[in-house]
Amino acid sequence: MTATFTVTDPATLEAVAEVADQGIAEARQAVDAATAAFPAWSRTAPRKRSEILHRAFQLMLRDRDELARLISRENGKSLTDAAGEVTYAAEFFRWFAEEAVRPGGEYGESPAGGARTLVTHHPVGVAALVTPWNFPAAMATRKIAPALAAGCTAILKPAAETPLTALAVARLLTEAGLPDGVVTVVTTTDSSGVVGAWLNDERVRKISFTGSTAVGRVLLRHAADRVVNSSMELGGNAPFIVTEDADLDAAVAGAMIAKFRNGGQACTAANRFYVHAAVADEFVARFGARVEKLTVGAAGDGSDIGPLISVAALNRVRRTVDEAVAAGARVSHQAALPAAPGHFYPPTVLVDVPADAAILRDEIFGPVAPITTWTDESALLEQVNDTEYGLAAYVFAGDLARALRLGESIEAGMVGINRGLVSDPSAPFGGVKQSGLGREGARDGLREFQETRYLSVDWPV
Ligand SMILES: NC(=O)C1=CN([C@@H]2O[C@H](COP(=O)(O)OP(=O)(O)OC[C@H]3O[C@@H](n4cnc5c(N)ncnc54)[C@H](OP(=O)(O)O)[C@@H]3O)[C@@H](O)[C@H]2O)C=CC1
Ligand SMILES: O=C(O)CCCC(=O)O
Repeated sequence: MTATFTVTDPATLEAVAEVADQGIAEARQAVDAATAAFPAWSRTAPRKRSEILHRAFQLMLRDRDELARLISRENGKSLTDAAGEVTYAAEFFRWFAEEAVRPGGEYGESPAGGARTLVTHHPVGVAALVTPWNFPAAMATRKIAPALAAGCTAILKPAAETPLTALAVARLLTEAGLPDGVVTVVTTTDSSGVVGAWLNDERVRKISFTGSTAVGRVLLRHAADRVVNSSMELGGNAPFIVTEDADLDAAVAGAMIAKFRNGGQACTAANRFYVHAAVADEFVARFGARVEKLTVGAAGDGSDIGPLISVAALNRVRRTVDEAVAAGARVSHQAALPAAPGHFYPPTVLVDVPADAAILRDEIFGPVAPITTWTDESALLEQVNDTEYGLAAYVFAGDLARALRLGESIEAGMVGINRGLVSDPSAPFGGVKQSGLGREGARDGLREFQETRYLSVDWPV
């Protein structure tokens, strides 16, 4: 009998489905299928690849409500967040449908004369994609779409918490006309066994991973053995800065999105708030009032905020807040908790957070907003940049020139200026420092799945 594992709704703790628990044999079969499909897919005309991606975009939107319910069931996020994620996820299919027909290339003349250079971009080959549970649709399409646009075939391992959405996306791709073997999803509880088998397999030429920095380091070490082309979207510790001349209504609205999108379970989530001392009380009062009104519960109840993904995540967030409070922080505002069995943590605002508190260093991955104050801009920037992470940051300032200067001084791959959302399929999503390598989305996302080659052509003068 085939082994299975249970997918559980983190809001109700009910079993949602049993899914095949695949192992190393199935991981190899997926590579067999991707390898067999590669020659034909990589030679398929860009226009045809583009049309399949475009159909996948339309099919995702057709099934938006059903997919949103599925995401909410296995991940717990609110239906509003889930529906937003489906639209966001579908947009990667549309964006890369449009990029597929623009593979680019250059024709140059050698400065010394005597040679012409023809630069072209080729699919890197079979691509292993490893995705997390927090955006089970968007993280899958953000990798699958550029891989297919580039002409790669793909093998995808979703997180064990949320395999159902990835399977649904794969079914839509089949309906859109994707040939057999071009994308195979492997569901497993043995992530290190399956991904390890892929990294050991000489037919696999690419690894694209989204998840924690700790696992990213492990995969990079493993990828080094065969020098596998690697893209890594890893953890973050996003600062959210408010200056004394900021529009506070806009700052509060931005903070609600940057902190509570997906219940705070996003690598881009605002992790630490730096509010100018002159406006801190007002900001905390307005922000706190909004936070207290957030409804927490199962998606089916129409709640704003769902549960954390697991009991381990709940315990980690509880511990992080308890340690901050023990170090001197104070809970200024908190939403109510539902009387329900799920892994719920109440949206919480912490003030008087000491500058050296661990909560300002570690990724919270939950609905907790620690707020500190500042007065001196250079000391602020020192604190903000004193982290191994460099993914996202947010700046709210009235003076745009100052906002831009601050934005460029922050060591982060993405900075939201007077807005609490940086994610956009047309922008190069990714981090600096230990937040990752490479970019997803934009033209850059396509390049991650291509290898640049050139022909140097003798050109007698
Ligand atoms: N930057 C980001 O986008 C994300 C960051 N995180 C951060 O990481 C923390 C932990 O979350 P978590 O889900 O455990 O993130 P992980 O990094 O552990 O998981 C991400 C993906 O990697 C897989 N994975 C885990 N371990 C290995 C391994 N040794 N070899 C190969 N694949 C592996 C997981 O599969 P499986 O779960 O089935 O083992 C999942 O598919 C969060 O609290 C958050 O701080 C988490 C998710 C996304
Ligand atoms: O947290 C993540 O892993 C992905 C970030 C979501 C986004 O693209 O906005």
